[in-house]
Amino acid sequence: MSAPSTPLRLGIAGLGTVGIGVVKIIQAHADLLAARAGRPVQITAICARDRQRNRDADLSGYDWVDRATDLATREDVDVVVELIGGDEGIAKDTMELALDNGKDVVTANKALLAIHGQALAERAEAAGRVIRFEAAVAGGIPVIKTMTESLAGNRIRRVMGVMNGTCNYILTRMQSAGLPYETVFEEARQLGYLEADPTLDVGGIDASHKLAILSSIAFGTRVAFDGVEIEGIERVSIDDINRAADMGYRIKLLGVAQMTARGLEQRMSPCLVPADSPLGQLEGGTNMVVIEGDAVGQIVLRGAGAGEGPTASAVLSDIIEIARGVRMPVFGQPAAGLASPQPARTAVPAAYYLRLTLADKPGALAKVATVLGDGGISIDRMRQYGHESGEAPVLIVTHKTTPEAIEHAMEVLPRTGVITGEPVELRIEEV
Ligand SMILES: NC(=O)C1=CN([C@@H]2O[C@H](COP(=O)(O)OP(=O)(O)OC[C@H]3O[C@@H](n4cnc5c(N)ncnc54)[C@H](OP(=O)(O)O)[C@@H]3O)[C@@H](O)[C@H]2O)C=CC1
Ligand SMILES: N[C@@H](CCO)C(=O)O
Repeated sequence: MSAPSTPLRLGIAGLGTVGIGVVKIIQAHADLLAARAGRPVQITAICARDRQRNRDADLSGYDWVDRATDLATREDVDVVVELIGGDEGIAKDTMELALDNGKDVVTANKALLAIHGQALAERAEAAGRVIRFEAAVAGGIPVIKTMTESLAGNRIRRVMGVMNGTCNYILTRMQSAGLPYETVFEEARQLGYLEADPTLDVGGIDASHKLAILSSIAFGTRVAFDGVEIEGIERVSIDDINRAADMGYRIKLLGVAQMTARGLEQRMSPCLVPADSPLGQLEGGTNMVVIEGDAVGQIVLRGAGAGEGPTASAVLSDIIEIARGVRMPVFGQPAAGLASPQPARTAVPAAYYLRLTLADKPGALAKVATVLGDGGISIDRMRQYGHESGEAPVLIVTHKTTPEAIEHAMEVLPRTGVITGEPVELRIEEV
């Protein structure tokens, strides 16, 4: 370990939203950081794509390098802070080279860790280096440290949450303004909320990267992004948002991971949650992570999941941890000992919300009830809406049933001849 007065020297790769946020905090809080870390934290060298770009920060005191990988080989860099992004290419190359050259790494790159986390962790641990990534999941919310440190004494039963602010913004804005998905998606684009590839957000992929990382820490397993059942928010209609609200629910893009006797269930999908629950009340771009441990019970963490300040705040927590000499395995236990999880399709029973458009003729509802009854699905609540056409919108909330039974019912219902359009089914998650 370095002598207390030896500065911790950083090479920062990427000077976009997060990178510049990190520079600003280091400049604004130099004394505070030194006091807390027990040593000065200094930026030695920086890198981005375009040297000429105006970045709203004084960067004159730092060496500029044209290739991010050059940060990884410099003698005067102790920690490479990777804030470029992407699951391949320069971010991965820079991180690997940094580890091989004896540097620790701090990153916010959830995509890279979700896909190459195991290999990177093994590489880091073999080299005696650390990779810290508090900012990679839920931005400013300290969920990684909460799970690896504060809840280390618990067997984790379930971890879930809203981990993509853009989707939560779209869903809550659809509800508050009564606007359709397409209109709010366009608004989000104008506001700059969407990733360069928007399917990462609305397709549930970004949130699934985060869920896969949390699962690994929670259950002591290798990161298994491939095992996440993913459904995005593209098929959520304003109709469903309004109808669900009538029944006392909100629709959220919810990630849930739990270890079952059959294996590791990881799902990311639009779900209904009670409107008065903490998750139901989550508005706008905010994130929430709910962790359930056998000793602690339920922990709810809420805060900004993105943005310059919140994400840089999380990056700084990692930098200070390294400056203090705190070192731990990447995913909370040595990577070589992480189990390969058996991926399991969701089988945990739940109540379901069904929306059907019925032909308004005698016996139509009875046919629907028969299909559900034959499939062992019991109706808890039902509502038929007033209508003038020959089609009647009907909502059904079921008692708890299996995803398999619902899937089967969704296949059979259109064959009754009394349904128009596609029936909609959404899981109601207990929170
Ligand atoms: N923004 C957020 O709120 C959050 C972001 N993250 C993660 O943080 C990371 C950074 O995100 P963010 O700051 O938003 O991204 P930005 O797109 O704002 O910034 C990316 C930076 O990387 C630089 N860059 C791109 N390609 C290269 C290259 N080949 N060589 C060197 N530099 C390069 C860009 O340079 P130039 O500026 O010259 O174009 C830019 O400075 C990502 O992994 C992201 O997923 C995590 C949580 C929240
Ligand atoms: N696109 C992400 C950024 C933060 O990871 C979100 O909307 O939450």
